[in-house]
Amino acid sequence: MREEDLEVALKVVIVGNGGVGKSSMIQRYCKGTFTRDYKKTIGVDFLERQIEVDGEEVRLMLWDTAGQEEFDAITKAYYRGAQACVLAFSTTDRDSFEAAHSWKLKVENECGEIPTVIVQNKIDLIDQSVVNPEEAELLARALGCRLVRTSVKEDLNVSAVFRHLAQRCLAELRDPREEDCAPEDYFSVRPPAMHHNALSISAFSPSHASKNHNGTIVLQPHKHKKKKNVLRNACRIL
Ligand SMILES: Nc1nc2c(ncn2[C@@H]2O[C@H](COP(=O)(O)OP(=O)(O)OP(=O)(O)O)[C@@H](O)[C@H]2O)c(=O)[nH]1
Repeated sequence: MREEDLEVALKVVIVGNGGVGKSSMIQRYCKGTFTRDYKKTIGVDFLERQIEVDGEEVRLMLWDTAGQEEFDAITKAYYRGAQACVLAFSTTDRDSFEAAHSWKLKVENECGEIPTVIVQNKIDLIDQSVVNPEEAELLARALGCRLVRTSVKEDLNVSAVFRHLAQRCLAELRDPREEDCAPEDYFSVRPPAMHHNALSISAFSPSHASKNHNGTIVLQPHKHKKKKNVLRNACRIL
Protein backbone atom coordinates (compact mmCIF):
# COMPACT_ATOMS: atom_id res chain seq x y z
CA MET A 1 0.00 0.00 0.00
CA ARG A 2 1.33 3.44 -0.89
CA GLU A 3 1.39 6.17 1.71
CA GLU A 4 -0.86 8.38 -0.38
CA ASP A 5 -3.54 5.68 -0.05
CA LEU A 6 -3.64 5.94 3.72
CA GLU A 7 -6.41 7.56 5.66
CA VAL A 8 -6.52 9.13 9.09
CA ALA A 9 -8.23 7.30 11.94
CA LEU A 10 -8.57 9.04 15.27
CA LYS A 11 -9.32 7.55 18.61
CA VAL A 12 -11.55 9.82 20.69
CA VAL A 13 -12.52 9.11 24.31
CA ILE A 14 -15.71 10.49 25.83
CA VAL A 15 -15.45 11.01 29.59
CA GLY A 16 -17.51 12.59 32.35
CA ASN A 17 -19.76 11.63 35.25
CA GLY A 18 -22.53 9.06 34.88
CA GLY A 19 -25.75 10.28 33.30
CA VAL A 20 -24.40 13.40 31.60
CA GLY A 21 -25.23 12.01 28.15
CA LYS A 22 -22.02 10.44 26.84
CA SER A 23 -23.63 7.32 25.36
CA SER A 24 -26.50 9.41 24.03
CA MET A 25 -24.02 11.71 22.34
CA ILE A 26 -22.22 9.03 20.39
CA GLN A 27 -25.49 7.26 19.55
CA ARG A 28 -26.81 10.55 18.21
CA TYR A 29 -23.64 11.25 16.24
CA CYS A 30 -23.12 7.77 14.82
CA LYS A 31 -26.69 6.48 14.49
CA GLY A 32 -28.81 9.64 14.52
CA THR A 33 -30.96 8.30 17.36
CA PHE A 34 -31.92 9.51 20.84
CA THR A 35 -33.68 7.69 23.65
CA ARG A 36 -34.93 8.94 27.01
CA ASP A 37 -33.99 5.63 28.64
CA TYR A 38 -30.94 5.65 30.84
CA LYS A 39 -28.85 2.47 30.69
CA LYS A 40 -25.59 3.04 32.45
CA THR A 41 -22.52 2.00 30.51
CA ILE A 42 -20.68 -0.96 31.97
CA GLY A 43 -16.98 -0.48 31.26
CA VAL A 44 -16.67 0.85 27.73
CA ASP A 45 -18.55 0.93 24.47
CA PHE A 46 -17.42 1.79 20.96
CA LEU A 47 -18.90 3.32 17.82
CA GLU A 48 -17.35 4.91 14.77
CA ARG A 49 -18.16 7.39 12.05
CA GLN A 50 -16.32 8.58 8.99
CA ILE A 51 -16.35 12.24 8.02
CA GLU A 52 -14.58 14.47 5.56
CA VAL A 53 -12.52 17.28 6.99
CA ASP A 54 -10.70 19.76 4.75
CA GLY A 55 -10.81 17.25 1.89
CA GLU A 56 -9.43 14.39 4.01
CA GLU A 57 -11.34 11.28 5.00
CA VAL A 58 -11.21 10.92 8.77
CA ARG A 59 -12.44 7.89 10.65
CA LEU A 60 -13.50 8.77 14.18
CA MET A 61 -13.41 5.89 16.62
CA LEU A 62 -15.47 6.97 19.60
CA TRP A 63 -14.89 5.26 22.89
CA ASP A 64 -17.75 5.72 25.32
CA THR A 65 -16.55 5.16 28.89
CA ALA A 66 -18.55 4.50 32.03
CA GLY A 67 -18.99 7.55 34.25
CA GLN A 68 -19.22 5.66 37.52
CA GLU A 69 -16.07 5.59 39.62
CA GLU A 70 -16.40 1.85 40.20
CA PHE A 71 -15.33 1.37 36.55
CA ASP A 72 -12.30 3.68 36.71
CA ALA A 73 -9.77 0.85 36.73
CA ILE A 74 -11.27 -0.63 33.56
CA THR A 75 -11.94 2.56 31.67
CA LYS A 76 -8.58 4.19 32.12
CA ALA A 77 -6.92 1.35 30.21
CA TYR A 78 -9.05 2.39 27.23
CA TYR A 79 -7.84 5.99 27.34
CA ARG A 80 -4.42 4.87 26.16
CA GLY A 81 -3.61 5.89 22.64
CA ALA A 82 -6.49 8.37 22.45
CA GLN A 83 -5.71 11.40 20.29
CA ALA A 84 -8.65 13.53 21.37
CA CYS A 85 -11.12 13.77 24.21
CA VAL A 86 -14.68 14.94 24.84
CA LEU A 87 -15.15 15.87 28.49
CA ALA A 88 -18.86 16.17 29.22
CA PHE A 89 -20.89 17.54 32.10
CA SER A 90 -24.60 18.15 32.45
CA THR A 91 -26.38 21.49 32.74
CA THR A 92 -28.56 20.00 35.49
CA ASP A 93 -25.89 18.15 37.51
CA ARG A 94 -23.57 20.29 39.62
CA ASP A 95 -21.39 17.35 40.65
CA SER A 96 -20.67 16.53 37.02
CA PHE A 97 -19.47 20.10 36.46
CA GLU A 98 -17.26 20.01 39.56
CA ALA A 99 -15.77 16.67 38.50
CA ALA A 100 -14.52 18.04 35.16
CA HIS A 101 -11.06 18.84 36.50
CA SER A 102 -10.49 15.35 37.79
CA TRP A 103 -11.67 13.80 34.48
CA LYS A 104 -9.17 15.96 32.63
CA LEU A 105 -6.40 14.71 34.91
CA LYS A 106 -7.39 11.07 34.51
CA VAL A 107 -7.13 11.36 30.74
CA GLU A 108 -3.94 13.38 30.93
CA ASN A 109 -2.32 10.72 33.10
CA GLU A 110 -2.81 8.14 30.37
CA CYS A 111 -2.54 10.24 27.19
CA GLY A 112 -0.66 13.42 27.99
CA GLU A 113 -2.30 16.60 26.75
CA ILE A 114 -4.55 15.84 23.82
CA PRO A 115 -7.07 18.09 22.07
CA THR A 116 -10.08 18.24 24.36
CA VAL A 117 -13.51 19.81 24.10
CA ILE A 118 -15.51 20.58 27.23
CA VAL A 119 -19.15 19.80 26.50
CA GLN A 120 -21.97 21.26 28.52
CA ASN A 121 -24.78 18.91 27.57
CA LYS A 122 -28.56 19.07 28.16
CA ILE A 123 -28.67 22.73 27.26
CA ASP A 124 -32.35 22.17 26.39
CA LEU A 125 -32.85 22.06 30.19
CA ILE A 126 -31.31 25.50 30.65
CA ASP A 127 -34.24 26.61 32.84
CA GLN A 128 -33.15 23.95 35.37
CA SER A 129 -29.48 24.88 35.10
CA VAL A 130 -27.22 24.57 38.14
CA VAL A 131 -24.15 25.96 36.35
CA ASN A 132 -24.04 29.57 35.28
CA PRO A 133 -22.56 30.48 31.90
CA GLU A 134 -19.57 32.37 33.32
CA GLU A 135 -18.58 29.40 35.49
CA ALA A 136 -18.59 27.10 32.49
CA GLU A 137 -16.47 29.54 30.51
CA LEU A 138 -14.02 29.91 33.38
CA LEU A 139 -13.69 26.16 33.63
CA ALA A 140 -12.94 25.84 29.93
CA ARG A 141 -10.42 28.63 30.16
CA ALA A 142 -8.77 27.04 33.21
CA LEU A 143 -8.50 23.70 31.43
CA GLY A 144 -7.30 25.33 28.20
CA CYS A 145 -10.11 23.84 26.12
CA ARG A 146 -12.94 24.96 23.90
CA LEU A 147 -16.40 24.93 25.47
CA VAL A 148 -19.32 23.68 23.37
CA ARG A 149 -22.90 23.70 24.67
CA THR A 150 -24.93 20.83 23.30
CA SER A 151 -28.30 19.24 23.47
CA VAL A 152 -28.09 15.67 22.35
CA LYS A 153 -31.84 15.50 22.68
CA GLU A 154 -32.39 18.38 20.25
CA ASP A 155 -29.33 17.45 18.16
CA LEU A 156 -27.74 20.81 18.83
CA ASN A 157 -23.97 21.25 18.25
CA VAL A 158 -23.15 17.55 18.53
CA SER A 159 -21.46 17.36 15.13
CA ALA A 160 -19.51 20.54 15.86
CA VAL A 161 -17.79 18.85 18.81
CA PHE A 162 -16.35 16.02 16.75
CA ARG A 163 -15.58 18.12 13.69
CA HIS A 164 -13.60 20.56 15.82
CA LEU A 165 -11.55 17.74 17.34
CA ALA A 166 -10.89 16.19 13.92
CA GLN A 167 -9.74 19.55 12.59
CA ARG A 168 -7.43 20.03 15.56
CA CYS A 169 -5.88 16.61 15.10
CA LEU A 170 -5.44 17.09 11.36
CA ALA A 171 -3.79 20.44 11.94
CA GLU A 172 -1.45 18.76 14.41
CA LEU A 173 -0.57 16.07 11.91
CA ARG A 174 0.17 18.59 9.19
CA ASP A 175 2.18 20.80 11.46
CA PRO A 176 2.81 19.54 15.00
CA ARG A 177 3.76 23.03 16.11
CA GLU A 178 0.48 24.45 14.93
CA GLU A 179 -1.81 25.67 17.70
CA ASP A 180 -5.53 26.06 17.44
CA CYS A 181 -5.89 29.67 16.43
CA ALA A 182 -9.19 29.71 14.60
CA PRO A 183 -10.55 33.25 14.93
CA GLU A 184 -13.79 32.05 16.47
CA ASP A 185 -11.91 30.10 19.10
CA TYR A 186 -12.24 32.15 22.20
CA PHE A 187 -10.29 29.90 24.53
CA SER A 188 -6.63 29.20 24.32
CA VAL A 189 -5.73 25.61 23.51
CA ARG A 190 -2.41 24.09 24.43
CA PRO A 191 -0.60 21.99 21.86
CA PRO A 192 -1.40 18.33 22.41
CA ALA A 193 1.24 15.75 23.25
CA MET A 194 1.15 12.47 21.37
CA HIS A 195 1.04 9.22 23.26
CA HIS A 196 4.49 8.14 24.35
CA ASN A 197 6.29 5.79 21.97
CA ALA A 198 3.38 5.82 19.58
CA LEU A 199 4.24 5.89 15.91
CA SER A 200 1.50 7.61 14.01
CA ILE A 201 1.10 7.67 10.28
CA SER A 202 -1.10 10.24 8.67
CA ALA A 203 -2.98 10.07 5.42
CA PHE A 204 -0.70 12.14 3.33
CA SER A 205 1.63 11.88 0.40
CA PRO A 206 5.29 11.02 0.94
CA SER A 207 6.58 14.08 -0.83
CA HIS A 208 7.17 16.19 2.28
CA ALA A 209 7.70 13.72 5.10
CA SER A 210 9.30 14.67 8.38
CA LYS A 211 9.55 13.04 11.76
CA ASN A 212 8.84 15.07 14.86
CA HIS A 213 10.22 14.61 18.35
CA ASN A 214 7.31 12.34 19.30
CA GLY A 215 8.15 9.85 16.59
CA THR A 216 5.16 10.91 14.52
CA ILE A 217 5.62 10.77 10.78
CA VAL A 218 4.06 13.90 9.40
CA LEU A 219 3.39 14.10 5.70
CA GLN A 220 1.85 16.74 3.50
CA PRO A 221 -1.71 16.23 2.25
CA HIS A 222 -2.17 14.63 -1.12
CA LYS A 223 -5.55 15.50 -2.63
CA HIS A 224 -7.65 13.75 -5.29
CA LYS A 225 -6.71 10.20 -4.26
CA LYS A 226 -9.05 7.47 -3.11
CA LYS A 227 -7.83 6.42 0.30
CA LYS A 228 -7.83 3.16 2.19
CA ASN A 229 -8.27 2.68 5.89
CA VAL A 230 -5.43 2.73 8.31
CA LEU A 231 -5.80 2.89 12.06
CA ARG A 232 -3.58 5.56 13.45
CA ASN A 233 -2.34 4.53 16.82
CA ALA A 234 -5.75 3.17 17.68
CA CYS A 235 -5.23 -0.49 18.35
CA ARG A 236 -2.67 -0.07 21.04
CA ILE A 237 -5.14 -0.71 23.83
CA LEU A 238 -4.08 -3.36 26.30
N1 LIG B 1 -32.99 16.49 28.30
C1 LIG B 1 -31.88 15.85 27.85
N2 LIG B 1 -31.63 14.59 28.26
C2 LIG B 1 -30.50 13.99 27.79
C3 LIG B 1 -29.62 14.64 26.89
N3 LIG B 1 -28.60 13.79 26.61
C4 LIG B 1 -28.84 12.67 27.30
N4 LIG B 1 -29.99 12.78 28.01
C5 LIG B 1 -30.58 11.77 28.91
O1 LIG B 1 -29.71 11.61 30.02
C6 LIG B 1 -29.75 10.26 30.49
C7 LIG B 1 -28.34 9.70 30.61
O2 LIG B 1 -27.78 9.61 29.30
P1 LIG B 1 -26.59 8.61 28.96
O3 LIG B 1 -26.19 8.93 27.57
O4 LIG B 1 -26.95 7.21 29.28
O5 LIG B 1 -25.49 9.09 30.01
P2 LIG B 1 -23.97 8.58 30.18
O6 LIG B 1 -23.15 9.78 30.43
O7 LIG B 1 -23.58 7.71 29.06
O8 LIG B 1 -24.09 7.72 31.53
P3 LIG B 1 -23.10 6.52 32.05
O9 LIG B 1 -23.22 5.39 31.08
O10 LIG B 1 -23.66 6.16 33.41
O11 LIG B 1 -21.72 7.06 32.17
C8 LIG B 1 -30.65 9.48 29.51
O12 LIG B 1 -31.93 9.35 30.09
C9 LIG B 1 -30.71 10.39 28.28
O13 LIG B 1 -31.93 10.25 27.59
C10 LIG B 1 -29.94 15.98 26.46
O14 LIG B 1 -29.24 16.64 25.69
N5 LIG B 1 -31.08 16.54 27.00
